[in-house]
Amino acid sequence: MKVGFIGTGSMGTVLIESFIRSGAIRPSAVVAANRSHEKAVRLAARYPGLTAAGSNGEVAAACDLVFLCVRPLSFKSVIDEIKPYITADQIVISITSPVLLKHLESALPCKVAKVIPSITNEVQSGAALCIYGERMNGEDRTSLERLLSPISKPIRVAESYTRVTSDISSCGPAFLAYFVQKLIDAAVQVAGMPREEATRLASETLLGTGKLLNEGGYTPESLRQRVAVPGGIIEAGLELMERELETTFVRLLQATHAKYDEDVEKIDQLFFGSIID
Ligand SMILES: NC(=O)C1=CN([C@@H]2O[C@H](COP(=O)(O)OP(=O)(O)OC[C@H]3O[C@@H](n4cnc5c(N)ncnc54)[C@H](OP(=O)(O)O)[C@@H]3O)[C@@H](O)[C@H]2O)C=CC1
Ligand SMILES: O=C(O)[C@@H]1CCC=N1
Repeated sequence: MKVGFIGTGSMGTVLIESFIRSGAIRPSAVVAANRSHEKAVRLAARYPGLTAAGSNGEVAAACDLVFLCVRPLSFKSVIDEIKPYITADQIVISITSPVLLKHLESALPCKVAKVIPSITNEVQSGAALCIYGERMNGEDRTSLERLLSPISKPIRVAESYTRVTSDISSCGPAFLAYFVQKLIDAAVQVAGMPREEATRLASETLLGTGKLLNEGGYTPESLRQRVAVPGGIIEAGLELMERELETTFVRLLQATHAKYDEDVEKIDQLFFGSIID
């Protein structure tokens, strides 16, 4: 089986490298193209056997499975370019949320899916959100999830939950990193702690907290209750966060949903020439 990647920027590269390093795909099974060809050539130099294709059409013609790893507004032109090479039994996968199954199914004659990865897949952890078009049969779904398993936990989600699940899974690493960064900044500012030491300590804490929530049998609520004794130091901190951040996370998700709606509208116009429901 040949696996194609169109777009070898940040996320395309994470996927290719993670698949290869985990042993899920051999370099010789990978065909990749990128608008600026040098990026694909650099990958081919790093992974002997990998093919740096000269065009997107070459990827489409050569592969059973094609991951589209370009930015949302580039999808229409990439799809127009590959369509002449695509046949009914191929699988084309969008890794971005605002390109909907209806866009892909209306524009391509093949099986289509969305797989929203996460930077956490770089260390073979985190989720890969799987959203399937109707042409994907049970076997297609199972074999795609088998491919994704070495680098992620494939999780099936309904398309209507794409945004919120991507917020947690794909935007989440950036949001949590922001929180950690602010904690480190405060440690430096308030106590004069060396930044590197604070960073190492905060990273260990994040890892340990993740383990407690994943393997330690805790929920976020039970973990808080377990460590925050009434009238203690942790409780004083939590009370402040509760006051200051009460509406922050709702507004955070409202902001991502608003940007998503804007993108979907632009993509509707690109695919259908007008906005439809
Ligand atoms: N960043 C993340 O954590 C996540 C991103 N995604 C999705 O991944 C997609 C890509 O994001 P990201 O990798 O961060 O973006 P990047 O800008 O890093 O990568 C996009 C790549 O696509 C290439 N490209 C653009 N147009 C074409 C074209 N017509 N043909 C071939 N290649 C093209 C660009 O080439 P050039 O070098 O010429 O600019 C660039 O290398 C987005 O749709 C995003 O929503 C999904 C989950 C997580
Ligand atoms: O398409 C998405 O929802 C993802 C999440 C972060 C960037 N792209």
